[in-house]
Amino acid sequence: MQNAPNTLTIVRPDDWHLHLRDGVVLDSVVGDSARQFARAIVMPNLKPPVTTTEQALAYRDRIVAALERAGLAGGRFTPLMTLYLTDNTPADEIAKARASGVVHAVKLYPAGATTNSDAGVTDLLGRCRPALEAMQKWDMPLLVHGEVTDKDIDLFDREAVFIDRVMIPLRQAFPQLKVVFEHITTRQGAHYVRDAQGPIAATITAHHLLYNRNALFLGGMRPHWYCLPVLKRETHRQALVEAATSDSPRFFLGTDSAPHSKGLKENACGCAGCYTALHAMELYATAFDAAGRLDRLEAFASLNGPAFYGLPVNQGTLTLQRGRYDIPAELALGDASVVPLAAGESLAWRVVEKA
Ligand SMILES: NC(=O)N[C@@H](CC(=O)O)C(=O)O
Ligand SMILES: [Zn+2]
Ligand SMILES: [Zn+2]
Repeated sequence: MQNAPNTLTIVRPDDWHLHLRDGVVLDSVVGDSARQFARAIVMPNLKPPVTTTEQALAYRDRIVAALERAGLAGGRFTPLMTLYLTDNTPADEIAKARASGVVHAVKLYPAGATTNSDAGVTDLLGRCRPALEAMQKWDMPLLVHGEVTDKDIDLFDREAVFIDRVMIPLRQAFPQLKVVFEHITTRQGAHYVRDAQGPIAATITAHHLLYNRNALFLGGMRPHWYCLPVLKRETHRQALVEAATSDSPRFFLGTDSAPHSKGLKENACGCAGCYTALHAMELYATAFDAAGRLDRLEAFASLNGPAFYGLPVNQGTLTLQRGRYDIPAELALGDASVVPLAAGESLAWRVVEKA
């Protein structure tokens, strides 16, 4: 890494948690990720969800076709596919997924926890043992949306409670299973991942590094800052920054960029998800710079993820330059539009030569 005060060149980064959606929306968003990242773990929460290797291969073909239409073909961007775990995922589906060379992980959505999670798991250790055993055997990571769905648990406590009720028993039962605690939002999540034994890692979004829950209510309700797990208080944001910029290899970049149309966000019951693919590296660089730890961005964005997944580090580089980046007010999203996170504001860093 060359680290001059106003320029930063890092190994080309990857996004280890991304929602690309499908159809016309996929066409609108795929270029934003491909211009910065070499690879992305593509989330399977489509309608209907991607539950089989066959569906994952077909979805991958649609992503590659969309890249071609965007003039971004030629292996510049590789989608790493995932399967959506259900109560009925058979063990041989995991073997098939591993043999495909295309599916790199399986995603746990507790039923009802987040967008398109209705088909998710109702009882992980009761119903999913055969699949979990196969994942442990085939070295297939389990990616976890770590929130309990119990209506009696305060929304802001759902991640912390998940650690005790689900994460710890899961990892005791399957100590060799690779687990990624996705989009962690709390001090408890960061400290659990930092201190736990065995193969565990976590992704952290740019918005959870940059904002606390005040952003949701600044002068009124701000639906474009609403995602799940929801933004937490400042002490949690600080713990996430400390984890992301630490020398632990267990923390890496996952944008959780999750586009929803403007109309579905600015709504009496607005959807959860922030669109950050457009300006992901600008957001992360701004967060790392604010912490005085730009020197840690390359490990977080480009080295720790491949090491955990057992994949090679990318060949190319990405250069960021200090300079004002104005975030557009809105972007086309299929037949509708999407409002990117922090629309209309500006950031302190910009990516040079995205194409
Ligand atoms: N993060 C979100 O708020 N939303 C994601 C789902 C998820 O990652 O939980 C989505 O698909 O919209
Ligand atoms: Zn999630
Ligand atoms: Zn997500």
